[in-house]
Amino acid sequence: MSKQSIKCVEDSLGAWRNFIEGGMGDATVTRSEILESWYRCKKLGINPYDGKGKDTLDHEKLQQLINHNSRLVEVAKPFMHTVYQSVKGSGFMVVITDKEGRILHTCGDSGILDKAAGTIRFIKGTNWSEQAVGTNAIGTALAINKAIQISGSEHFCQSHHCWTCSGAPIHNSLGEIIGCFDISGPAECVYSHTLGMVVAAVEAIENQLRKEIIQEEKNRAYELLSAATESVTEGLLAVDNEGRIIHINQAAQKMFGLSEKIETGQLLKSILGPNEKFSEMANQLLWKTDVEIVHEQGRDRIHCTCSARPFSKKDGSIAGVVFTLREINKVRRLVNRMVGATARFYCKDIVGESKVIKSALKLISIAANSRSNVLLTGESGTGKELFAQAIHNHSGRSEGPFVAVNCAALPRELIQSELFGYNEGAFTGARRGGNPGKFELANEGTIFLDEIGDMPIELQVNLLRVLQERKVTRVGGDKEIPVDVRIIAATNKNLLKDIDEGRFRQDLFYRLNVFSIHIPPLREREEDIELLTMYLIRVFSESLGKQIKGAETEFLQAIRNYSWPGNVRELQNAVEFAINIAEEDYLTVKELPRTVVSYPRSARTEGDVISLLEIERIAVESTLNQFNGNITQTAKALGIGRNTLYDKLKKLGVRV
Ligand SMILES: Nc1ncnc2c1ncn2[C@@H]1O[C@H](COP(=O)(O)OP(=O)(O)OP(=O)(O)O)[C@@H](O)[C@H]1O
Repeated sequence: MSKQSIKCVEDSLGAWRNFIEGGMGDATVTRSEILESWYRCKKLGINPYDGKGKDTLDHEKLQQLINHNSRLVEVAKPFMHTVYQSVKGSGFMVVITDKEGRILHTCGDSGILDKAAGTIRFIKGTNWSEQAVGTNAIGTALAINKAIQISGSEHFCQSHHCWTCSGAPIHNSLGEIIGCFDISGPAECVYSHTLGMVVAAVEAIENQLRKEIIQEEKNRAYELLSAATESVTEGLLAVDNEGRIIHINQAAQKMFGLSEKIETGQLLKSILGPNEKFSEMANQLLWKTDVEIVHEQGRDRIHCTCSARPFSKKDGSIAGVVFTLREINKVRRLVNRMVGATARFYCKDIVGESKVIKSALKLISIAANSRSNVLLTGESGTGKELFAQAIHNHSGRSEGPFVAVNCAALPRELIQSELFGYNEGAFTGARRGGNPGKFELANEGTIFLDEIGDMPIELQVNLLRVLQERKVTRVGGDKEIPVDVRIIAATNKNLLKDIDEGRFRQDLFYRLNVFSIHIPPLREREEDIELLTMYLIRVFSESLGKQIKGAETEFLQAIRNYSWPGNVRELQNAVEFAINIAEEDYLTVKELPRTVVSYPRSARTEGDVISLLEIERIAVESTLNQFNGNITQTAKALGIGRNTLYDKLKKLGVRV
């Protein structure tokens, strides 16, 4: 130590002594921060001859305090160790405290740690505030909210005079004190750069804390954003100015038929395809409101309105665009559903791997894209309405209504007014204000005329006129109302024969038969039977709240062997029946309706002894017996309508 340094130490000690013994501070020798602190200590009644830490927490309380300050401790620890590495071996120790000055963590050479513990109880859990132990770098830095170095006799308590310490308060992002960082060592090793190290370490800790908080805020904001974007039914999609996805909610994913989770950063066009209109729009980065877009996704077609709102960077340049997508189909479907005019089936709902079904499916797509009338032919229950719905849903009219009319079910005298509507006063009982007919209701959509072969011949001419002129005149009215309707008709009859026999107009037939699709009966596509059965087991098991996993071999064998006069509807009813009464996980032959098991196809084919008509008679009779003559239940079990059943009873000569 130089002579000058020794002189300073002596002066400083003299000043301390004068203050402690005489109560007078000397501002020419003692720094103002120190003097002010001494005055505070005196006022607090601190004993200058003590200085031993007395207020120490027990292990449990200390642990609680560390937990409470865990973020500070975890962030500070690596910095404490880095600082310690540069003072290692020189008798220094590094300490952090909480905002009150209570020591949370220490690191240092074991010799100095022991000395600190043994002489003044400078250990974890001890309170090192000014109030507890007088002027010191920790307590005073916290008291004046400023970094400070305190050496030798600047300490208020004599037992600290052999120490030099440098402390700086640590702040949170709001500027509030949350702790103190301190380096303490022997009094003879006073270096001004030690305080510099402390200040740098505190700055690094504060930066790290800020970063963590910013990251947490970002995470929280992202979670909030996700929750908000997932809580809306609209599709939301944000892309950056390179067309890369920043965010996409589930509704948008669903609209685009994307089943896998989309990672952010992917190029939108790599997901939707480069020629996709929507990708093009995304690249324009312009404000848009309610632009109608049509997106083709495999067999599905999404029709929606899209609004685009660009967002900017700080410098005002466009950072990206947020899109809001509303499915038009959904909105219009909702309205149509309210009036009972929706088609729920798509191509994907048509089960079947047989050649005939596959080629019928191809025809559906062609028919969907054409404006021509369609005639669907096939036995009852083969799926004509299902096909009609799929054609509608895959056509450009999918957002419009799908109105189904069963011509066989309408009373003859009402057909005219049901189809074409009526004006007020058209007949007794006519509604005030009149009523639109099915053609008007199907405007901009599709009308499905089921069982067209049952349309009375005298009314066929009216229908023909509508098909030719695309206008209807309500019963009791004289105004022609234009209608834009696509017609899909269906029949299970041989219309050519009906034409020959004068029951169906030839000109109407040719108008309807522009595009004809024949749906073969189930017995002609045996490979579909098992597939349909397994599909129906899944569907009914779920809708009836059962846990049926499949069917036993014998069950499937019986199903394959039966001729299914009622086609898919009959199969559907048989499976529903079986699932209803099933008690085990797998359907057994016991659960099949009696008709299916009693009249296998072999009975029909053996030497052609039993005719199809006979089989039909047996099936009808035995089902009638099974349901005690109840027509509704029998028709349901056979998979045919009540009217068809009445026709059959008449034809087969069966009495109820
Ligand atoms: N390939 C198939 N895949 C799935 N379900 C089918 C299939 N074919 C028919 N169905 C179902 O069978 C039932 C009968 O079909 P649909 O009502 O379309 O027959 P239809 O030929 O119009 O009958 P009808 O001539 O008696 O009016 C419906 O519930 C339908 O969903």
